[in-house]
Amino acid sequence: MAKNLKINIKNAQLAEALKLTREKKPVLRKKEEKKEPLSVELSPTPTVEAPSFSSLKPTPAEQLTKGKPIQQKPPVVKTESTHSTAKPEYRHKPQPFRTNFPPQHPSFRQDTRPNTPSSSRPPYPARAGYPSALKRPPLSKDVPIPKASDAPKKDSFKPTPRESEDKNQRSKTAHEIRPAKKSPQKTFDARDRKGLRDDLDDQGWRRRRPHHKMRSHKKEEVVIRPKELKIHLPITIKDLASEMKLKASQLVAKLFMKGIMLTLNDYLDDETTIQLLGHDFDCEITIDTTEEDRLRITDKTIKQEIQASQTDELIIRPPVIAFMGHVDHGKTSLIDAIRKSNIVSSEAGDITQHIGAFKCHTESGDITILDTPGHEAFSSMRARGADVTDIVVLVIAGDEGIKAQTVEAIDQAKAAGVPILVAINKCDKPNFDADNIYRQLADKDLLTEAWGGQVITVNCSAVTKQGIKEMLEMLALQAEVLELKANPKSRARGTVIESEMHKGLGPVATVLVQNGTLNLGDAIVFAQHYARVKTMHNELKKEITTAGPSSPVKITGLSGLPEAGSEFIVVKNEKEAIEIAQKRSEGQRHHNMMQQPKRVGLENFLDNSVQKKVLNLILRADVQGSVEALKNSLLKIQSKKIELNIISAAVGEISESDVQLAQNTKAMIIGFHSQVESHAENLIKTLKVTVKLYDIIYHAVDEVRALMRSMLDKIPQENDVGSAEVKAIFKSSHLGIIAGCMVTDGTIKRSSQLRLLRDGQVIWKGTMQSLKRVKEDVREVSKGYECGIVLPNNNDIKVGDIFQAYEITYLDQEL
Ligand SMILES: Nc1nc2c(ncn2[C@@H]2O[C@H](COP(=O)(O)OP(=O)(O)OP(=O)(O)O)[C@@H](O)[C@H]2O)c(=O)[nH]1
Repeated sequence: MAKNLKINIKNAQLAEALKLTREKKPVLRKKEEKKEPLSVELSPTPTVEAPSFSSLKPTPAEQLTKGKPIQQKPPVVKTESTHSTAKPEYRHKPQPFRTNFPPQHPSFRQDTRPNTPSSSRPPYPARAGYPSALKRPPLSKDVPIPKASDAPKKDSFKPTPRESEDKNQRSKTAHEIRPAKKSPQKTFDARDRKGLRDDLDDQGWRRRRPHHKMRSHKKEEVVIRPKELKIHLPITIKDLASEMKLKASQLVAKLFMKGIMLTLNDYLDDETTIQLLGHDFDCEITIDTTEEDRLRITDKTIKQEIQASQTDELIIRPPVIAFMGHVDHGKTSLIDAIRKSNIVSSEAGDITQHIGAFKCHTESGDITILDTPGHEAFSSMRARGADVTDIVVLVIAGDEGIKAQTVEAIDQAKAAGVPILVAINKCDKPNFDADNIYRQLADKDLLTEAWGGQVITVNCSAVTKQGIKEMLEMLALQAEVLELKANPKSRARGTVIESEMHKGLGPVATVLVQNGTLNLGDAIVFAQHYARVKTMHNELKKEITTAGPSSPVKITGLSGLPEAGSEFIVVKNEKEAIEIAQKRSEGQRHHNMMQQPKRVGLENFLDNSVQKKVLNLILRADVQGSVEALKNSLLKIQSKKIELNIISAAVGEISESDVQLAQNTKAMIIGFHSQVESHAENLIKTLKVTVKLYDIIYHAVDEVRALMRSMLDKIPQENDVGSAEVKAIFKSSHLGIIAGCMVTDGTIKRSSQLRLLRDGQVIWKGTMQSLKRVKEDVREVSKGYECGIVLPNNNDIKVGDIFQAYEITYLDQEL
């Protein structure tokens, strides 16, 4: 009895102690109490033990889930009898009280957060296997408060670590807790072991993540944009934006608004566009052209340079004369007659294939002659010929009159502002009619002297040499009138007439010196090539060391093949020549990149959607001008169905690498005045590459055109050959349905294609299985005869149906 009393007193003391700790709580969480005074956790009763005991009996919430009615019974605190059954319910072994629970324990930190409303938190953290404290029925007034005597025995009541922790918390205010985190007291835990702890961890707080709002407080950089700018052209949008201290996207957007669609890496080369763009962003952009000026070497034309020379330095130079006119009107023959040499016989197809330039010493004085080809394919070369010439000799065959290329030559001469002298050739011929030529010339606004105009005409014959002397005199007279002068003391300048790849010498160019004197060893800049004149030869293949104005010379020592028509100029030394040539080719590369189509527009897309066939070609010719002429002629072949793709066009013989390239690209090689290298012949046979060699340009063009046509799909055409009407239907166990027909038109052949028509509609098409006359198989049945037609797998034949026999022929498509 005394023992029981002792236990009761001890329990009462324990209950009192618990009550005391509970009583502190209202002080700690005063505000929260106001919100929810009847919160379970605020219960002053020592229901702290309830989770452990209530787990023995289902809570009302659990009853609900089990479909049982909720009994509003207070949790019955059971003692020894329930204790034994309650024990297995613990997932975690009850731990003894730990008063010095480390402050950095996660649960500690969580529960001591001052901002967390305690009313929203369960007083005991929910654990698996434990019914949540919040699920317990709210306490009501009639719920009897368990007495101290109802409390479990001391040995049966062992709070979990969480419970003891909670008690610790509740025994302190928030203010009391915080300093505890800063407590230097440390425990060694897993974070220490893994080296994850830093100073902030020691304080018990996690490092804060940088907040976006924090960033906005960052001080913005002030960008000072230039008001004036000097740039080089071309410039990419990206670079221009960086110079202007702008985002490239801003420039792209601005250009887009102007209707120019470009991307960051696209080049801008238009001065006005760039300046307008600068204006939009309040920036004055000027284009720095110093580098371009340096690369251009000089702004002056050859004529301006001559005019700028001292008068005493100038000398009279020979006129440069171009012979132009229609094919076979006798240009080469006339030139031949002048220099008394026979060029004609060595020319393939008896037409001049490429430009020739030479100096002639005549009784009337020296003249430089450009023998420009007369064929239509060389119009571009002719145009260049007209550009460098002082006088054009327009050769018209007196028996034929003005032809298409004569008109073209007139136009080019007029465009170049070059005076024309008309040589009416073939005056030895019986049907020579000079008056007809005068009339035709008058129609072209060239009024001859004979008709009271200014245009000088000479009736001549290359065969009889009649009128040649007179023609030379007239040319000398004309040159005198023109006062053709040059400064032999200045640096040499002129034009490339022709260039070719020589096997031993490498690139060779025929150049016409127009001003100054070209010396052996001079450093020259062509468009993107340079040279140090290694050798120099005149028209008689004589090696020379200097070439004065109006001298055509062949030079070697070139870095590459300059294009015919490009200008050359002598510079200080080879180093400068190399540098300028390299910079120019860089610029050209940029230019080419800019020329490339940027995007596929809708138009292009629609065009490309129709798949075109492609004929790949590799062109090789003896000289640059011929390559160009051949290329231009081929590219003139127009077709919407097939595309001509010239993979490579160069000077030289057809090499092994050309054959290899042709094989890789499925191309055909065309050689014009070119040969196949001996060791490439075997490869051609092995790789079965098609190589065609031509000496006459229009033969090459015609064959390529024919090849293009042959590549196009043939168009099938149905030609009717006969028809027959079905008069009766027979059934055969062996053949099926036999159509008994009468041939009403033409002939029905066994090999013919058939159409079966019913009421004017084609209901079947194909070849017949057999054609019979009586019981015999026959090849054909003519009009007026009866026949039997058996169709394969088609028994749908009726009396009155019509058979139409036709043959298919395949036609070439037009380009
Ligand atoms: N009867 C006669 N025949 C001439 C005369 N001049 C040229 N021929 C002939 O005309 C043909 C063409 O002469 P070319 O000198 O090759 O004519 P071309 O204008 O140079 O021709 P291309 O080189 O193709 O432009 C040749 O057969 C010449 O013999 C002439 O004055 N009288």
